[in-house]
Amino acid sequence: MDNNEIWVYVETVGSRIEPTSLQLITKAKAIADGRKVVAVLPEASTIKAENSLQAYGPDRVETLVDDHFTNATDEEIADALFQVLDQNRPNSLLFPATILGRSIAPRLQAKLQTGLTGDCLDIFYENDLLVQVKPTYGDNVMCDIVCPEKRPQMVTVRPNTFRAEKVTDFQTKVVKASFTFHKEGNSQIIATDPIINSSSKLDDAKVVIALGRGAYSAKNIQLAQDLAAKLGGMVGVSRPLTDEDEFTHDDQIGIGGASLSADLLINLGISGAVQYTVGIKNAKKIVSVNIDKDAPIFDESDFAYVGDVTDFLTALTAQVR
Ligand SMILES: Cc1cc2nc3c(=O)[nH]c(=O)nc-3n(C[C@H](O)[C@H](O)[C@H](O)COP(=O)(O)OP(=O)(O)OC[C@H]3O[C@@H](n4cnc5c(N)ncnc54)[C@H](O)[C@@H]3O)c2cc1C
Repeated sequence: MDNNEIWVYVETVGSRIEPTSLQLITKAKAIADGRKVVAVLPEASTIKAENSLQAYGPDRVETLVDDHFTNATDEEIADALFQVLDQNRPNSLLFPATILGRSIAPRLQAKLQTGLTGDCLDIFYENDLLVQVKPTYGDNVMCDIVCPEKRPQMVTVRPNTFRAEKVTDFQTKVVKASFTFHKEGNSQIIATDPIINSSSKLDDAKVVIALGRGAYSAKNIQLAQDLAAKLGGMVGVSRPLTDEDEFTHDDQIGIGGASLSADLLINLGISGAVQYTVGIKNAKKIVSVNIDKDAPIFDESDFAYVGDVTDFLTALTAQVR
């Protein structure tokens, strides 16, 4: 059976819903144009994540309930999803491009014999086709990919590409999907150890002070760290600064680094190359400082200061207690 629904895979970590899944539900609703949005949720019987999911307004939640999901392998989750997806064959299926999403999506794609575009930065519909937008040619151009013949049209989408929004008038139906959990023989989960690295913290930081090539000096780094500490935020950098001793790839913002969701972002000495700005489009208030009044970063900013980074940082740090 083919249907016209948009399904979103919901990833959970214990009882917490991985935020990208919620962002994808909001995006799916925004592009749905009459299609139903369905959240598909494998979970152990004690979790009940469907209760928190409803606030984001999917039309339906399909729960796959089995206590094996507490320690299920990626293969086992893909197998369970395949049973449900193969019965329904929705128009589209969206996955978060998390470590788990990137592992399950291609396994499921192979079982469903359809197409999959990984790491999209935008999606929209042209009639029934899901246009899947992602960077290519060394990340220098964006390309549109479509999958005209097979269903579902599958994508993974990078975390924080879209913003999750709760709705007030939801009427979500919760149904239990029918499937059988199959143990897969090749691998077994012995323990889980959450990965903690600074780039995922940068993704979620409420305040980010971002340094670019025009701000690179020991004095500016110190001032930025002081300001970040006062504001309860973090320091991030554009790509060129990851070549310097003080920073690593974990500190990078942009297409190859963090996608920010900060309430406040201050860009210091950053020109505004597209590979950088794709990582900041979900920041809520953007202040940028550049000596060049025509710097492209100002097109992405709510507030502009045309002048020197050190002068700006010194003055602002003195004002913030
Ligand atoms: C495949 C690929 C992937 C990439 N991925 C990323 C990525 O993930 N993230 C990323 O950031 N880049 C990425 N890049 C690099 C990107 O194209 C830009 O080169 C980079 O973002 C530029 O960094 P910048 O703005 O710090 O430096 P510049 O472009 O050199 O800009 C420096 C700015 O500082 C200003 N300035 C100079 N002195 C001062 C001063 N005293 N006070 C105020 N302003 C001053 C200048 O006017 C200028 O606008 C990628 C490139 C490629 C090809």
